[in-house]
Amino acid sequence: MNSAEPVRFLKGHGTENDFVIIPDPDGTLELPPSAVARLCDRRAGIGGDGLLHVVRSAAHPEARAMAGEAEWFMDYRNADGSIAEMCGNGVRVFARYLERAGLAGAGDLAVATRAGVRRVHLAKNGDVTVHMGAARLPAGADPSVTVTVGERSWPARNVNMGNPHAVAFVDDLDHAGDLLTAPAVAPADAYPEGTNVEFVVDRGPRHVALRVHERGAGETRSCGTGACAVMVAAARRDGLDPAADGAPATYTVDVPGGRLVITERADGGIEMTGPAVILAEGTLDPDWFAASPGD
Ligand SMILES: N[C@@H](CCC[C@H](N)C(=O)O)C(=O)O
Repeated sequence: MNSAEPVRFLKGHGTENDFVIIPDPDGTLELPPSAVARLCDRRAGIGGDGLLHVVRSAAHPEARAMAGEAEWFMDYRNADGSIAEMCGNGVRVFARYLERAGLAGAGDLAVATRAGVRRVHLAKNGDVTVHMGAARLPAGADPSVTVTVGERSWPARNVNMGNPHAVAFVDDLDHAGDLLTAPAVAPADAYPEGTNVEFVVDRGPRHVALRVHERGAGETRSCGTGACAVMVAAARRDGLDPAADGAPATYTVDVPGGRLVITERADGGIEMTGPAVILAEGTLDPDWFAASPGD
């Protein structure tokens, strides 16, 4: 890591999917994977499921083309330092940070992500709604992949929310085991970049609960893109397809860290609503920050 100036950080979460936030408007910080992993380390670092690198779109090569639509780019990194295309809880927390820092007015704003520009609404009650775009079902509507944990296997649906997901409906969330290692997903070529895996049970009509194993982070207390993928998989399983039906569908998705409400609109667009909290801010010790090995 390189920095002559003290490096600021914040800590935030959305339904307990927690993030280290590093404001870097001009994109001058070097954040190699080893530095991200060190910052996200829960014992030796700040701790988080991922890192939100806050950069002006105009200052980041991956976001420059979106600068006219969205001033700020969410350069999202997983806890292991890998790059992800999108983070649904992260983008809500990112918007909360912009509002708190006075970098965006209250109400509506746009955030550039690797999956495209996402529009966000900050409500007065603390909830944040993000327009997630439409889901892609690469293999059509039928379960097309298999998820295995130990002796148990389930048919699962491949749902892409900008990032990849395998959604398996199970009888009991405990059947996912301790999730200390990634569940096996077959065929492997369904996910050339790896995948997030969601295990889902029903809680009631249009109400489900999930556990998730995140690519690059392990089991987390919530995953926003995962909850959207689950909503779409549940709707299709229930015979609902808003774009074909011409009527929206709303599901409540319980995650270990809280609750998300997700609507698939008649135009196929998905809206996710949930809390987004900033809980701390500070300055990194310059020696600690400088000592991070480069990649
Ligand atoms: N927790 C996020 C998803 C973060 C990225 C994911 N681990 C991946 O690698 O795709 C969310 O809230 O969507």
